[in-house]
Amino acid sequence: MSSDIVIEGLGKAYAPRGGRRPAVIFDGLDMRVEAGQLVALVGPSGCGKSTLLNLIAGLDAPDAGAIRFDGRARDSRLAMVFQQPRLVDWLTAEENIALAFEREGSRPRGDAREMVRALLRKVGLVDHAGAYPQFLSGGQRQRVAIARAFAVDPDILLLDEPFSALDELTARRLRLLLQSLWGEADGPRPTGVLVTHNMLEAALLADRIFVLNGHPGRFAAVMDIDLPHPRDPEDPALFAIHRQVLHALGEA
Ligand SMILES: Nc1ncnc2c1ncn2[C@@H]1O[C@H](COP(=O)(O)OP(=O)(O)OP(=O)(O)O)[C@@H](O)[C@H]1O
Repeated sequence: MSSDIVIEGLGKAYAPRGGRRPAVIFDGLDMRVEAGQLVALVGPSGCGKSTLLNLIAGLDAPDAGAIRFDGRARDSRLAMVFQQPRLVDWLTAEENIALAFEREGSRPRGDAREMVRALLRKVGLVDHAGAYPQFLSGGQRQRVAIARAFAVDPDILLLDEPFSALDELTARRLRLLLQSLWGEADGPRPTGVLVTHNMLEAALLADRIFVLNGHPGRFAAVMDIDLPHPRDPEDPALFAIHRQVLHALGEA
């Protein structure tokens, strides 16, 4: 089951550094992500996007407010993809994906080995199943990381600039891969939050774009993207959305 993400009255500040006042990142932020939607979080550098994602992931604790998944505390299956793939060097691509099942409560419903194989097929890495990360390209490593995230059949999928360390052509292919994995989900889709600097990427993938800005961070705009999926990365409508996001940030 995928879950709504509900954030209410979120407060977060970091301790002062070098005699400066505490940095107030959020002060009473509210946000709701509907179950099964993929939303993008965009905004200028330093506005708190990664902080918000880490708070949702439970990697950091809020000072005030609440983050709930479907009204529950945090018993949903959660997966995260980072800018760097964070694979285990001494395990093969296949073993890195299977590692996702090691955690209690993340056992696959069917045959684990067959499921890993199916994921390798979906991400185009069947021929590299036995390869160690050092023998994979950056794009292939990120494919493994994406497969590992989908392996646990997550309720919540958090993506922190997953394509920004890749060359443009590889990034484009992986955006399309993510789009197809989302569209092909066998069961309910995960609820996703994608942090990105790339507004065309946000327009391509997201059902809704949250534009974060200011100190403390507030949503300058929340835009529903009603274009049907799958979308074409060259669709001129995406460029219009890109412009609207810039406009919301006072940049165009
Ligand atoms: N652990 C920390 N301790 C102190 N300050 C922090 C910490 N983590 C982040 N910050 C500060 O909080 C602010 C928000 O950081 P965050 O990384 O969330 O922004 P961001 O929007 O993701 O930025 P970017 O787009 O550049 O990755 C920044 O000013 C940053 O310096």
